[in-house]
Amino acid sequence: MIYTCTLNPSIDYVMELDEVKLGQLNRSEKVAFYPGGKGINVSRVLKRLGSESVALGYLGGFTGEYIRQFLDQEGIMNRCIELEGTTRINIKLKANQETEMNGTGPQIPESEQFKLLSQVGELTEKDILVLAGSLPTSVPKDFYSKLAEHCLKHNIPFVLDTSGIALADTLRYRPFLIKPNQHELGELVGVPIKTLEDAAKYGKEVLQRGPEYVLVSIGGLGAVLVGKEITAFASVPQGEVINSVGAGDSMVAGFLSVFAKDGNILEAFRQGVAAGSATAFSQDLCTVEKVQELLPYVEVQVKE
Ligand SMILES: Nc1ncnc2c1ncn2[C@@H]1O[C@H](COP(=O)(O)OP(=O)(O)O)[C@@H](O)[C@H]1O
Ligand SMILES: O=P(O)(O)OC[C@H]1O[C@](O)(COP(=O)(O)O)[C@@H](O)[C@@H]1O
Repeated sequence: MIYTCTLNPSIDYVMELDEVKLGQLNRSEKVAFYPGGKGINVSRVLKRLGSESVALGYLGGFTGEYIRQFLDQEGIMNRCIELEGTTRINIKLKANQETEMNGTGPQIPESEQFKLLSQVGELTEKDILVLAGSLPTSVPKDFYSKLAEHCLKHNIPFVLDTSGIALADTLRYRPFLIKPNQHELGELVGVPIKTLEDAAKYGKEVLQRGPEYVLVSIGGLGAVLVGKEITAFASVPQGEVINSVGAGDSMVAGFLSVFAKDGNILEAFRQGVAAGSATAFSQDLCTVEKVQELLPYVEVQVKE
């Protein structure tokens, strides 16, 4: 079974405006809200692509209840732990460019941290764990490392999709896959990543720090997958970007849904890119139809 873990889920409140004027009243005539948070998005896209998963993490308050109901409606298994605090609402402003404002999230008491550690303690090597998103400020900085250490000890493959110190410090527990975007990879290696070639070069460097595969996305420029014995480049389909929030998460889900079925890394890469673009070209997350429509437009080239 695939387990996704979102320590800090959100409701994503998307507002469209012609222009954002700071310090003034702005009115939007087009708003929408969706459940969000990286692991939650991965679970939602997996379901759409025909793969089951269990959502782990924390939910609380009226926003948490909304996400619970949404997951139930979509038939996604949910073992998220109930918190007293209120799950955050992240603001996504869509004007001439996309601006995101992500909140810090509710307090997670130590007792609830232990509960999650014990849930992960039940996983076996037949499972896959996806650790995705930022660490809430109330959990120790090595929280992902603790979960990852358990995975390494028990041969549980895990995917890590986070940034900053949480990413850098957890690499040594050998995640099966990490999916930095160009900025996250740049921060990790201390060099700005501008091209696919940069991504391949520095992605290879990061392999020395522990992960088995590094999947780097560079928005509309393309994506790169590197492993010990593979370097592959993918083109992305052309289209109108409607809402790129969740594109990276959809990429992880697209990748995993193929990999978990037959272990084909290159096909997983191709579907990951198609799913990312399908979400970027949609209002909410991608549908399976949209992913299938885009698959033929993703060209994967393996570099010897
Ligand atoms: N402008 C775009 N055109 C086509 N596909 C895109 C575009 N922006 C994002 N995507 C798709 O979404 C994936 C992830 O996007 P990216 O913005 O790099 O990641 P993140 O959402 O993690 O920041 C890309 O690899 C691509 O498949
Ligand atoms: O945990 P973080 O880093 O604050 O990110 C949470 C945000 O990222 C998202 O999961 C989207 O992530 P991507 O655009 O990278 O796929 C949103 O749903 C959510 O608001």
